Amino acid sequence: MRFLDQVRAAVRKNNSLVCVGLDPLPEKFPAHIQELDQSVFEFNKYIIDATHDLVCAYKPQAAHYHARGAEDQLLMTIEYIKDNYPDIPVILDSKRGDIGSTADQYAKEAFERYGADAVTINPYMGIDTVEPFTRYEDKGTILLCRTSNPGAGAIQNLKIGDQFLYEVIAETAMKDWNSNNNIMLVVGATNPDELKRIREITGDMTFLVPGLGAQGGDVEATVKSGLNSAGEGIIVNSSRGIIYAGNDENFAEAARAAAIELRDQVNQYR
Ligand SMILES: O=c1ccn([C@@H]2O[C@H](COP(=O)(O)O)[C@@H](O)[C@H]2O)c(=O)[nH]1
Repeated sequence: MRFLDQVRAAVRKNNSLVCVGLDPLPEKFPAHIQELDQSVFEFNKYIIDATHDLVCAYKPQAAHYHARGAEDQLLMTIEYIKDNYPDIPVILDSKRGDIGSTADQYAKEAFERYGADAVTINPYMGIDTVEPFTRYEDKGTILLCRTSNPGAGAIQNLKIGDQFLYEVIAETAMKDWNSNNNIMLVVGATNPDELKRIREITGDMTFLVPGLGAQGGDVEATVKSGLNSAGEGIIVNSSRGIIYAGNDENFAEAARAAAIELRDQVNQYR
């Protein structure tokens, strides 16, 4: 099934636009998990088991695995989701971007080595660096457009003629690069005005929207600015706000409660 169809099916099955980010920081794990051999995978397993019926996607962030040599546990995590909850797509957040021959390898890494359903990439180097990803027609390619971090505006809101850079990216992605209809955009929840503008530019395109929870984005403004004409079109990510909602032996229940709260807040404004 194509990534966008997977997302749509999961949104409808679980009545949820929430994506749980799997950003493991072992020092934040409860003590009894820290002691385990494969603590990253074990932690993720608890979080996934506790939230699988509340989400439309999972998003492991690659640096959190690479930084501690835990690539094997990233793979185990993705395989665990696929084996146990095959209806829930996995977005590998690795923000890759390089010349075509290297991008070929990054695409192979994301889609063939890890078996991700979608990957985040940096569009800064142009179409020849994006095509190695979009060539995988059933997979999703999610381009950074207007990111959630405080410094983003200094670059992404630069004027190019009469447009902002993020508007150029959104328009180019939609009009010129999306011939396989598998491109999506990352648009931060911390900037609802830009989110609204990007929605105007791109019609019903799907966005990955990080920035709620730990980064303080406003749920109401995000949902009202981001929804498409079907009342969908946003994959709302929260990582730390959900997976570190508790830090004792009840951490998985705390994550579940946080995911329910976010799902319900989002649905309130749909
Ligand atoms: O613009 C962006 C793009 C990606 N991210 C990633 O999303 C999560 C957010 O984590 P929280 O704990 O919910 O803040 C993290 O993996 C980022 O690398 C982003 O925040 N903003």
